[in-house]
Amino acid sequence: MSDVLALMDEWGPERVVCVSDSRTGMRGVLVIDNTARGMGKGGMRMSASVTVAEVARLARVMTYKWAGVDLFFGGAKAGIAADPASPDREAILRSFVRALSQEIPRRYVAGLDMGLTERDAAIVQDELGDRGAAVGTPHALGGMPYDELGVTGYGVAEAADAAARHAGIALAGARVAVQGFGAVGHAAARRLAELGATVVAVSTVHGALHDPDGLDVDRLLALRAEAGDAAVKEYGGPLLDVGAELLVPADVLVPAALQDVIGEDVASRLRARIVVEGANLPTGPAAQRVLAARGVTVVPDFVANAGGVVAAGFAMDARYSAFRPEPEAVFSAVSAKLRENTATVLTAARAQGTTTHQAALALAQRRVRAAMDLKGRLPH
Ligand SMILES: NC(=O)C1=CN([C@@H]2O[C@H](COP(=O)(O)OP(=O)(O)OC[C@H]3O[C@@H](n4cnc5c(N)ncnc54)[C@H](OP(=O)(O)O)[C@@H]3O)[C@@H](O)[C@H]2O)C=CC1
Ligand SMILES: O=C(O)CCC(=O)C(=O)O
Repeated sequence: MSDVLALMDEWGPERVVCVSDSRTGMRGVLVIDNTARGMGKGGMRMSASVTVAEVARLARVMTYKWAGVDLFFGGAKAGIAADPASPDREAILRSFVRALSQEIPRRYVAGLDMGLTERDAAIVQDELGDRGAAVGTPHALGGMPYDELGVTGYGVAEAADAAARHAGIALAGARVAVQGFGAVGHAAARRLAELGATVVAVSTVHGALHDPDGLDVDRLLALRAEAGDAAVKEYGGPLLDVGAELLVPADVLVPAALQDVIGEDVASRLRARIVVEGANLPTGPAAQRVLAARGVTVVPDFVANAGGVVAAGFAMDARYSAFRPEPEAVFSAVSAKLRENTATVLTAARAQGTTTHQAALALAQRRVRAAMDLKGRLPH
C-alpha cells in the first residue's frame, strides 16, 4: 500500500479497502477518493493486471469527473484482479461484493468500467438483494444500460466534434484513429462515423486495423455484435502491432482502452491534431506538455468521457422514480453537457496559456474545494 500512501494528498483518497477470498481466489480493492460533493460513485474494473495505485488514480479522475459535470457524487473506483474471461468470473464478482458489504452500497454505488458489462451489474444487484442497487444494469431490470447503449463513446464523439470546431477543423471528412473497440471505443467509432468522420484505424488487444481510405464501420459493428472484440480479427486484412494505431496519419486520435498509453515519446510522434481522451488517464502531465507545445488540442479524459457519469446520474435518480429515463433524453443531455464543457475548457486553456488538463483541473478542483470548505473539511 506504500504506493497509495504516496498518492494521498489534500483531496484523498479517504478510504482504501482491500479484500480477498481464498475459496474463489478473489482479490480486489475499493478506493473512495473524495466525498465532499456526495457519496462514492464510479465503475468497477476487472483486469488481471489491475493494481491498487491504478484504482486510486482512477478514483481521483472520478472526483474530478463528477465535479466537471457538476453532479453531486464523490469519486470512487473498484478493481478486481481477475481475468474477465475466467470461468469463475461470477463467483469472484459475488465474493467481491460480499466482502465489501460494509461499503456497498452505503458508501459506494457500483457502475461499469473495463472488463464488466450490464450482466455483471445485474449480478452485483442480485448480491446486494434489498440492501441497494448498482447502476448500469440491463433495461429488463429497470436499469440504464449505458455501455450497451454506448453512451460514453457517443459523448466522446460529441466532444471530438466540439474540439474540431474549436480548432477550426471540420469533423466531417476528418480521419480518426480509435484505440480500443470495447464499450467506449466501438460507440465512439459509431458516432464519429455518423458525424461524417472517416475512421481509418481501430484496435483491440489483438492488434490494429488500418485503412487510410477508411474502414467499414458498419461492418465492424456488425462483426462486433456477433464476435465481440474479435471483430477486429474477423474483419480481415493485416493487423498492425498493438499501439501502432496511435501513430497512423489521422486528424483526430481517440485512445479508448488503457491508461498511460501516450507517454512523451508517443506524444512527440503522433500525427493527430486533436486527441480526445475516451480512456481514463491515457496521458500524463509530461506528455500533455509535449502535446500542448506541438499545438495538439487535447480534450482531457474527465471532460471527454463523462457521458457514463451523466447516464449513471440519470440511473441513480431513476432508482427512486416511477419513470424510467428514455435513452434519447440521456444522449441529448450528454451531447449538450460535453460540448459545453469541451468548449469551456479549451477556451480557458487558450486564454490562460495552460494545458487543457490544467484548465479542466482548475475548474473541477474549485468545485471540490468549495464543497470541502462548506463541510468544514479544509485545514484551519
Ligand atoms: N465503460 C464506461 O462507461 C467508461 C469507460 N471509461 C474508460 O474507457 C476505457 C475503456 O473502457 P471500456 O470500453 O469500458 O472497456 P472494455 O473492457 O469494454 O473495452 C476495452 C477495449 O480496449 C481493448 N484493449 C485492451 N488493451 C488494449 C491495448 N493494449 N491496445 C489496444 N486495445 C486494447 C480491449 O480489447 P480486447 O477486448 O481484445 O481485450 C477492448 O476492445 C477505460 O480507460 C475506462 O476506464 C471511461 C468512462 C466510462
Ligand atoms: O459511475 C459510473 O457508474 C461509471 C462511470 C465510470 O466509472 C467512469 O466514468 O469512469
